[in-house]
Amino acid sequence: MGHAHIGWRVIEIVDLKKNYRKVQALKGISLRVGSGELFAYLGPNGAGKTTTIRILTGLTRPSGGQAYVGGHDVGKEPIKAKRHQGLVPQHVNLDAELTVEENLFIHGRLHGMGRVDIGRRIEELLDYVGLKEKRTSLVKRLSGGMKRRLMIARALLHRPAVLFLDEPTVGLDPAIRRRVWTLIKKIQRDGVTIFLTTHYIEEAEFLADRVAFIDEGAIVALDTPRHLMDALGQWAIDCYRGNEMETRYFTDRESARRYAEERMNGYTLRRVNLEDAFLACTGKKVS
Ligand SMILES: Nc1ncnc2c1ncn2[C@@H]1O[C@H](COP(=O)(O)OP(=O)(O)OP(=O)(O)O)[C@@H](O)[C@H]1O
Repeated sequence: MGHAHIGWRVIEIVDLKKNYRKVQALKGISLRVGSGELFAYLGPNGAGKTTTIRILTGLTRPSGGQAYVGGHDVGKEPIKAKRHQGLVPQHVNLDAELTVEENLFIHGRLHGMGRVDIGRRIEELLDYVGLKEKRTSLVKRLSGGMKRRLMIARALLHRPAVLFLDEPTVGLDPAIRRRVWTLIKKIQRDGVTIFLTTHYIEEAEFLADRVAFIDEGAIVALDTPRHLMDALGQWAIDCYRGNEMETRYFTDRESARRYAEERMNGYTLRRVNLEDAFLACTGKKVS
């Protein structure tokens, strides 16, 4: 699809802080995202995910630290930083009374694109996100999944190198969610760097090259999903000790089974997942 190349550190955050009166929403966050990477920011409600995206996309100012997108300081060079980015916000903010193509057209004009270029791009993107037949439908007539896909198409219209997705599948049912995941993977394969927030474990596990666990405004772990899970083991046994559920981790299935069989109560043998890793880091579940 032809995207601007902007080097290795597509996103860089250094000691980023944000206070809302007495609430410390971000307590000094640092991270880097490389070109072409799909980076997930996983944490419970109120962890500071949206605040981070709002700073990176120029919607709010940090109280301290720096944030760069495409090598541009988002506070000092907001226009240059924004040129290379697309945003899909958490809540639907399409024009409900306008058609699918009108929504896209307006976005293109706001980004200074020419009419012919916008027309070509709308054609390309409606095909890309599977909304070709809905071109002239009013947005208010679309399903939740279609609105999500339209918001993604809109965010890609001006050919950004970086795409920010804030909880891209929140509220969608599981089958529709998978369809959006497939689209997100396709966008990454086409060379777009993706920064995504989620509180769905499977979403981060399935999509992310690397994931940061965020809790109470701080990053508590940052690595590939595989490494985060392998730090615990490959297999987990859940069993009850009195009324408390206890989980033990093992590197091989045989020792897990041996341990379980010595316990006479029921047990569940399963694969370690990212929820286990999050729980081990924070002492709490993501959702
Ligand atoms: N405009 C605001 N004014 C005051 N406090 C805010 C504001 N925006 C966010 N906060 C607070 O900052 C903290 C982080 O919020 P943020 O929305 O970034 O979390 P989140 O991880 O995105 O959660 P969610 O999934 O619920 O959006 C929360 O305690 C929230 O209540």
